[in-house]
Amino acid sequence: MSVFHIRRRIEIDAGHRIATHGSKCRNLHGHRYGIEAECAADALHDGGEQTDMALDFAFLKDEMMSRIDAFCDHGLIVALSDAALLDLFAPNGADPVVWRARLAQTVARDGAALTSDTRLGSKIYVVPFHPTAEALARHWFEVLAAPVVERSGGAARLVALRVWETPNCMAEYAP
Ligand SMILES: Nc1nc2c(c(=O)[nH]1)N=C([C@H](O)[C@H](O)COP(=O)(O)OP(=O)(O)OP(=O)(O)O)CN2
Repeated sequence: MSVFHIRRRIEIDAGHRIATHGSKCRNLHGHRYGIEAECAADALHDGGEQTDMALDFAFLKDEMMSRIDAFCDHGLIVALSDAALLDLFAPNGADPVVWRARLAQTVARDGAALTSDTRLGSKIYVVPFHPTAEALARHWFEVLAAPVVERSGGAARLVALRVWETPNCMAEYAP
């Protein structure tokens, strides 16, 4: 059990739907997501610019902004399997099946696909899962885990990622 724990929260606005949901979450809707990363360290830096820190909060914010906010804020988070929704965004003149197949290749390679090359120029972030709070927490954990180790020079590790869909609903991924 590590003795030092730090937490950093960001908020983003994004749309989604849960196509498999039995009720209202099947509808396209938006959230102001709260996203909290918790990092732990056994010891603090004993020199350099992070002296007596586990990981500079500013470094953690940089990573969350460049790897989560930049990809998802003011975008639509769409499941790759949600073909009906994706097809609404296929660029004019493109074959939706071919367009989706290209997105699937990017998702398979990178874990997700960001594009604004869509019918309305809208930003979409395509993921290989239904964008529930739990699955997003796991995804963003996987996105942030290595950068946390790198930016802390190995001193800290990501131990939990929490996602608030509403002020009252939170999911945590803490493997
Ligand atoms: N375990 C999960 N359950 C639900 C999820 C989820 O991601 N994980 N998502 C939804 C919906 O997307 C919805 O946004 C939240 O549902 P709900 O609690 O019904 O929304 P409210 O508007 O009633 O929330 P309040 O905080 O009470 O305003 C559903 N379930």
